[in-house]
Amino acid sequence: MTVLIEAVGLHKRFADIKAVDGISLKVPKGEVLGFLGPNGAGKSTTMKMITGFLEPDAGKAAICGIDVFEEPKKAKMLFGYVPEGAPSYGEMTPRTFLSFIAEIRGFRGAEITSRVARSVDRAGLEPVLDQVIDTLSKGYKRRVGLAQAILHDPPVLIMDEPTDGLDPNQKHHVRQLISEMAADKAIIISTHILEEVEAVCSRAVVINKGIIVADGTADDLLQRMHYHGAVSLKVVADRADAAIRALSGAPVVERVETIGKPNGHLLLRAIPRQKTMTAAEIAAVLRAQNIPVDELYVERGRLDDVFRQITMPEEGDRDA
Ligand SMILES: Nc1ncnc2c1ncn2[C@@H]1O[C@H](COP(=O)(O)OP(=O)(O)OP(=O)(O)O)[C@@H](O)[C@H]1O
Repeated sequence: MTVLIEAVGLHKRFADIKAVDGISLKVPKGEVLGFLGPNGAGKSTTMKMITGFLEPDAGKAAICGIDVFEEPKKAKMLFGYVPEGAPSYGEMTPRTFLSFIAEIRGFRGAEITSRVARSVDRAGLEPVLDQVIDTLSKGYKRRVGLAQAILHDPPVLIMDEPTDGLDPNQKHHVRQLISEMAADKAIIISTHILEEVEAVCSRAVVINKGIIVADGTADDLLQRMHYHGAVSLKVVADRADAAIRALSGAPVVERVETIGKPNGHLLLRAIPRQKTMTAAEIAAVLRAQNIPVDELYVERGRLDDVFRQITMPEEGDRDA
């Protein structure tokens, strides 16, 4: 495993606010890490420290083994950073801005033209290439930020909400681009969009109040839901008591919850004693009692609920 991004014990305080309170992580080549957390959790502050744009109170960060504070110039050649919001130099056009960035990154002559052309193509910027950046839509401004980050084809990409402000087609396009680039890079994206985590991230790290509160694949996180693997079913109301009795007596079922009463029916959820309970087992229990079932499905859980459960445990139903 080649670790391309490493943060060790990052801390940052702004007056009384502990924005980041001891974050360590390693991201190997080939991984797209989704950085999640509620507003103010410390995501942007962490990313700014990993990229050397903000000095930590304690801790260090390295890109491809190069310390971002000890050797900032060398480290900056090795990553692309999409910061929050719009790019600076808003009075330039994407063409002049990207040429300028290419020059800063040390490219010359025809190399500048070809680098700019390639990143313009990948970020889908052709329609606005000669329009002043300040006058672009939010989505196109994000794309300019993305184009400058990938211009030098760095092994590491750090993107702060890269799809913020994009329409659904643009979001899809950027996610596809991230997935295409993923194999030979280490990528961190911060996002509030949980479907994005499932779509592009091989790992998700959730932070809250400056510390890491969960770290795993999207599936790992889903398994933290207390009803992950539960079986939900719909029975006619006049057989509901019989269904609840039959299910409560089944050895695979820990308990049965009533989750709704849509017209003439009862929606039940059977919570498994062990994660291995199957829909077939539940169907068999009811069939043995001749109780007809209208719908029956295994709950996977929603990442939104997991997120709330992890970051607002007092509100959710935490058991993980
Ligand atoms: N320059 C600053 N001066 C003072 N406080 C700051 C500064 N930058 C960040 N903070 C505070 O640090 C905390 C973490 O902010 P940060 O921007 O890292 O959160 P975030 O997780 O990126 O939030 P969001 O999802 O809203 O972008 C917040 O309470 C924020 O108000």
